Amino acid sequence: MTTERVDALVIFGATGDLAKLETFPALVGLCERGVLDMPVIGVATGGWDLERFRDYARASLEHNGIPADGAGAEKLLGLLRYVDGDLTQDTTYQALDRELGDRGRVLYYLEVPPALFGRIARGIAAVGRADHARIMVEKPFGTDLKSARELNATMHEVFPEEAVFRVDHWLGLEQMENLMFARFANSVLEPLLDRDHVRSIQITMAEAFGVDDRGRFYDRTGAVRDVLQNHLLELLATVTADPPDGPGLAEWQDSRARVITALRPLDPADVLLGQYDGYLDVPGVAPGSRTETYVAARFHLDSWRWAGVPVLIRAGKRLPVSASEVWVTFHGPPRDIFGLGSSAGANTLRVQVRPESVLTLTLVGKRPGAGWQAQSEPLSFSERPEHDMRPYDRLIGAALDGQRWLFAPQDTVEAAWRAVDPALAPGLPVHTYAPGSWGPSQAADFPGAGETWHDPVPGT
Ligand SMILES: NC(=O)C1=CN([C@@H]2O[C@H](COP(=O)(O)OP(=O)(O)OC[C@H]3O[C@@H](n4cnc5c(N)ncnc54)[C@H](OP(=O)(O)O)[C@@H]3O)[C@@H](O)[C@H]2O)C=CC1
Ligand SMILES: O=C1O[C@H](COP(=O)(O)O)[C@@H](O)[C@H](O)[C@H]1O
Repeated sequence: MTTERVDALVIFGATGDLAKLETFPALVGLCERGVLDMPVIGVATGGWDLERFRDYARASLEHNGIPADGAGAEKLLGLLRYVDGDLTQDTTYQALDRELGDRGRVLYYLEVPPALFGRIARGIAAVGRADHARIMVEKPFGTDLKSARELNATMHEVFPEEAVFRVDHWLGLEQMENLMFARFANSVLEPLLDRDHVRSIQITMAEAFGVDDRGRFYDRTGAVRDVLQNHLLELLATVTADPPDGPGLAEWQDSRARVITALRPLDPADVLLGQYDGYLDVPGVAPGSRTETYVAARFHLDSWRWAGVPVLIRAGKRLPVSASEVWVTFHGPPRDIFGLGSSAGANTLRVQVRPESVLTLTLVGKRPGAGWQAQSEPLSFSERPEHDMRPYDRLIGAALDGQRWLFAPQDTVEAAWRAVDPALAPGLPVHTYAPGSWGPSQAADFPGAGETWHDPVPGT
């Protein structure tokens, strides 16, 4: 697969929720930066024509606070094309083939229910439009290890691995780039990130909102599949992966894959599941559903660099705040020569990735005056982006250019499922928790001896 630019972008499911919330605004960003200058063909089944599709795109931009008469928006609206048809029917691919005309290097973006992925791949191949193409696939990629392997096999019947771009939009976040950048642009952080210096790693993804209008989707998904298997393991990889070898970032995808492959499959005893009180009343949720809206898990990394370092990850809806962060706690000094005991406080590295991009290293100094008393002070780098790029702007732009390092390869996706599959075992208890709390009461003891949860505070 070359990094040659494509000459058409086809969006399957272009009239859906993801297109409205994320795709059209991202495409405007790409137009404004002069990256998008090829036809953008939407495909859906609603009986629409091009004008109705343009109106939908216009409404999406306005919904996202982007004026539809700006230069980027006008350019995008001019590039739009539309093919109406059911993706289970051959005639839809024939109509797409006609619309593509002599354009031969296509990026296909699948924003449709995953059950359609295989049918779409075969439909594209049947009209001879798979060669020299790339295909972007939305998460969730499979629902467990077995289904992910089957899906990979289906995709590979038509597209080679290097043509498949599996999306995890957190990999497109400015905050994730900042974290990777800070690790490798400073010389003082990287040597500290290993088992000799780090006592434990915690990751918290807290969301104050609930499942709201996504009940049908979420009830079949749950927190493990929705965010633990993808966003949170990629965040863990961004903190723990070895620096990329070779020039540039091409090897960064492989570095992340190695660390995710090193994750030991979860022991069900190291998993705590919860469901917020009131979840069962959300429209679309099955009566008596046991789907988890909270998960806490203790991972172990079987790698030389990280052997023996406990990794705690938790995620939940209807928690007290919306904030996500990594908390790295370092070992104390080998000798307590000032007699500080536990009052010294540990050195920590805290990386907030939601809502702000903040890195904070905590140092311990001496409290002024007689005797030896410790005082902890934060050293912070807080990124306040003036020209923040939307994650999908970054991701679609990378796929248009054939840059793969922002995407998840097959081995990473399968390794992530292998690690979390035991948390999906039927019969694990699901404990109720009060909305606005930090999860089920059992969560307090979950970290184990000498460890407590570090609750994120948004924007600090
Ligand atoms: N919504 C979000 O924020 C996120 C979504 N995703 C993933 O993106 C994908 C799409 O999600 P979302 O946009 O929410 O889903 P929606 O249900 O809102 O949209 C689905 C789209 O697929 C089209 N479609 C469905 N079946 C067919 C068919 N047989 N033939 C032609 N078109 C069809 C629909 O067209 P029509 O309406 O005309 O039938 C619609 O455009 C899913 O895999 C989801 O998991 C991932 C991250 C976030
Ligand atoms: O993919 C998803 O991610 C969001 C969190 O992403 P963010 O960019 O809003 O931080 C999560 O709320 C959602 O449940 C999940 O499907």
